[in-house]
Amino acid sequence: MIQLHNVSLAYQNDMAALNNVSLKVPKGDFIFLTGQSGAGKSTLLKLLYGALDPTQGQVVIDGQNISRLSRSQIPHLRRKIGVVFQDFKLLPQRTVLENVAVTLEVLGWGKKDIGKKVYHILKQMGLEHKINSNPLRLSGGEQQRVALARALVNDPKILLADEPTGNLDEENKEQILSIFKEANIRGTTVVVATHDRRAIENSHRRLVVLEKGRIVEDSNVIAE
Ligand SMILES: Nc1ncnc2c1ncn2[C@@H]1O[C@H](COP(=O)(O)OP(=O)(O)OP(=O)(O)O)[C@@H](O)[C@H]1O
Repeated sequence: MIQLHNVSLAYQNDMAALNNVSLKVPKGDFIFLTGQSGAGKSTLLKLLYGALDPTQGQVVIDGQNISRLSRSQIPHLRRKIGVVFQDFKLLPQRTVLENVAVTLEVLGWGKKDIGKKVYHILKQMGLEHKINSNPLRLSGGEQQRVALARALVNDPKILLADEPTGNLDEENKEQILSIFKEANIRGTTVVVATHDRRAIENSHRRLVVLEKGRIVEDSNVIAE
């Protein structure tokens, strides 16, 4: 379960990027977070994986107030959370295999198990033939799927994705969205930030709309 209690965040002395936001995302839910550019979507995701601390309020993941975690506890939190960034953040000097393997290496998996698991997820993504490629030689859609493979290879409890279908064509968007849905069916809680209204409208998922740092619409408000 993800919970935000009256969360505000101001960058330096600026206006609040998030203003008194409260939100509950039950385990196994799938939500789209939407709103115009600058509405606060990326900021909210960053709070959820401990990259930012709220100026006010609390962010609670699985019953744990994450602003109370020490620096050394943050990596432990992140093991539960797969993140797909807006710009993929793939390592350019490493192969596709090595990029995805990173997630399991930090968890201390053995080399043989890593090889098997990475091959399996890349096959699911239709990328097994690119396993030894340099990510920079892949198309945008393929790079996005490598980023997703890296985020999902350890079956995280939570998947956070920031504008994952941004520059993709319709076919690639469909493919990415169906990967999210499959992960969700396997039990991962999914939070996707996007301003791609078309992707959202056809998906019949919970929709949370941010405007100037406030939640102005929630298609599935959960009673207190
Ligand atoms: N590092 C930063 N320093 C100062 N202000 C920031 C920083 N990052 C974001 N902001 C400001 O916070 C507000 C919310 O930004 P955020 O990136 O969360 O919006 P967003 O909804 O994700 O936008 P986009 O769809 O363009 O990615 C904006 O006004 C933005 O200018």
